[in-house]
Amino acid sequence: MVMRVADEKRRGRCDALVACRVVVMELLCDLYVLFRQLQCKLRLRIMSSVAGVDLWSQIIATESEDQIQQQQTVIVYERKNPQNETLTTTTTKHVSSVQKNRVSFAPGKRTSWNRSLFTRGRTSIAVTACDGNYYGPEKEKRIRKNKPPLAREKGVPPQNYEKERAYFQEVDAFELLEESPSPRNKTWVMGTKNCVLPSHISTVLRKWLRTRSFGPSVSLSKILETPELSRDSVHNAMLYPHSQNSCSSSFVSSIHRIEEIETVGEKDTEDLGFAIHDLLLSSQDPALDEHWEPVSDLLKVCGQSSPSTFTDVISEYCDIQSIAKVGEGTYGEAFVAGQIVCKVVPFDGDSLVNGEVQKKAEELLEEVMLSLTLNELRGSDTQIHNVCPTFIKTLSLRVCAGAYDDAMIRAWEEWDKKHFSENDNPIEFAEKQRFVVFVQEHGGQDLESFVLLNFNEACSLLVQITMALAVAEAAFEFEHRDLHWGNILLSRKGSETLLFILDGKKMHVKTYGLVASIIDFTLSRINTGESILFLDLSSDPELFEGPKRDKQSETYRKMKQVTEDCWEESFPKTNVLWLQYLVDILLQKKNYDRTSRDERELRSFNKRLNGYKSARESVFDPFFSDLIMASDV
Ligand SMILES: Nc1ncnc2c1ncn2[C@@H]1O[C@H](COP(=O)(O)OP(=O)(O)OP(=O)(O)O)[C@@H](O)[C@H]1O
Repeated sequence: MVMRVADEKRRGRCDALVACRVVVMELLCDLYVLFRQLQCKLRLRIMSSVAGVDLWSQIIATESEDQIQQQQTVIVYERKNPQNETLTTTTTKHVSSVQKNRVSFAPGKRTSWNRSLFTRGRTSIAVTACDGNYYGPEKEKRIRKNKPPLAREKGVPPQNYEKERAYFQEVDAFELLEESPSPRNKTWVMGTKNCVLPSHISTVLRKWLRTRSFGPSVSLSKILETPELSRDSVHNAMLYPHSQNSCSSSFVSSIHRIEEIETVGEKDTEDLGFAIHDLLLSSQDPALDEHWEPVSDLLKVCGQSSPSTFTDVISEYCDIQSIAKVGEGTYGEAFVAGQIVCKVVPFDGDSLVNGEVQKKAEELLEEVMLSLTLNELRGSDTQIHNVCPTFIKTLSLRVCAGAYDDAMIRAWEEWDKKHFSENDNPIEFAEKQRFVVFVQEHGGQDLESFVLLNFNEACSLLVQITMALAVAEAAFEFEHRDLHWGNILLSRKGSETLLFILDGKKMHVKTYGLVASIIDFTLSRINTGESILFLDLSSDPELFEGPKRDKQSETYRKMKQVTEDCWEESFPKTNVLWLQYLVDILLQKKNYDRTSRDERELRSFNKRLNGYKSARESVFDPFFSDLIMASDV
């Protein structure tokens, strides 16, 4: 009996001890959690002061937003130089392919620094959350710029240790970044990295179709290029299974419906609109989000269900035997076909082109969207307050597949004999190679090789480029960011003046018989109204390493200073930098009839440009007072 009592007492003491130990352990656990949270907060505060944003609040806010909306919005914390270290805390299925930085180590024929944007990564932001909800640029800016409200009632540490573990992993990840060498400037950024989704593409498509289908003189079959669909579909079906997906087939059936309407002579715009609406609905099918195929979107925007052949495309504009090469870029080969120019850019292939990794379909899709957006400045129903004729007009866009035509190879080789091409002979392309063909108006000769006659022509060139940049700034926060003398084309045409509309104000600009066109939007930044398209130049340090005192390389370096290497934001000053570059070129690199007084005028204009923050401001400089004649709309 005594032993049993003693036993029970001992067991009781043991139980009490175990209970005590459990309580102590729990307390220690809680204390540890609190300690890690404090540590976490402290680090985030330090980082916030560097980044200029309240990261802790943003984590809390993101968490609460996640709980409420269950959205898959992506938060990315990264260094401005992502080729070294990029930490993505959350990712979605679409982000990676657009964000890839591709570096070519293969020796290529092209070695000049200024043409070697090797590590590309055009980034599309503020496009849409992955659930299909659209975040416009306004919202995107708000997320990035403003501190989210501090989450209230969040003081008590959550008991969910899994969540805690996630926080600590995040903190530990920051620790890594914090301990890496400090960036010189403010190079920490936080932004939502979203993905280009069909809803976005369909809006572009909607605009594109609208301008094409309701244009004054274009017949419907021409607009939608229906013969192409049937002609190519059989031939290419084997090579391009994507073109047979549900989206494409519904696109084709919608096109057929439009064809039917035309055939029976019912040119009722309501029916037409209805058919196009069907077409757009099919492209907004949420099921597509999961299997997003940039190639099929490219095809869609180009009005095709499958790729064409070069022969088909070029024969639309001229006898293919008469084709001639007119110029070349790092990726593009430009051919003149009759009255127009076809810029041919390979994509998605495994082989290197001119020593470079080929562009991806999504990159081409963005370049296509940039071109289409700038087309709107030629006076579409959406852009009546800002109009200009200076950005090269894109007449059509086509996806092609297969080898170069023999006539194109011949044209390429003839040009090579005269100009010593820096590019590889396109005969080397694989049979399955894909291309995008930008069918553009012929812009003439580039400024580098064009012979200017007199000071009036130089002034006209300056005023046209300044006006164009100002109009595009006003309409789309556009910055060209690469306006060297190879990207300005010139031709002599009859018109004495050109009409520009800037912020609703009509302006007639004197041409002195010269018409300028701006090409090559590879480095450009634009806000299309739905997304901000830009190229993250921080991933291409080589671009800023050009020779000292070279005007072009100095301009890239000045742009870097202005942007602080943050290329997604709007910095219209970069346009002013390129205007200053142009003035320098006109003073130092071009010969034409001019007096010393003309040169003084140019130099003082250049000085005044220092004080302007945008091309829009520069337009009102006294240098242009005799060149621009304003009138009310
Ligand atoms: N619409 C056009 N009209 C006349 N010539 C053109 C046209 N488009 C392009 N070219 C010629 O082709 C050349 C290459 O074009 P572009 O600069 O657009 O190609 P790219 O491959 O994008 O160049 P980059 O190397 O800068 O990436 C131009 O310098 C110009 O000589």
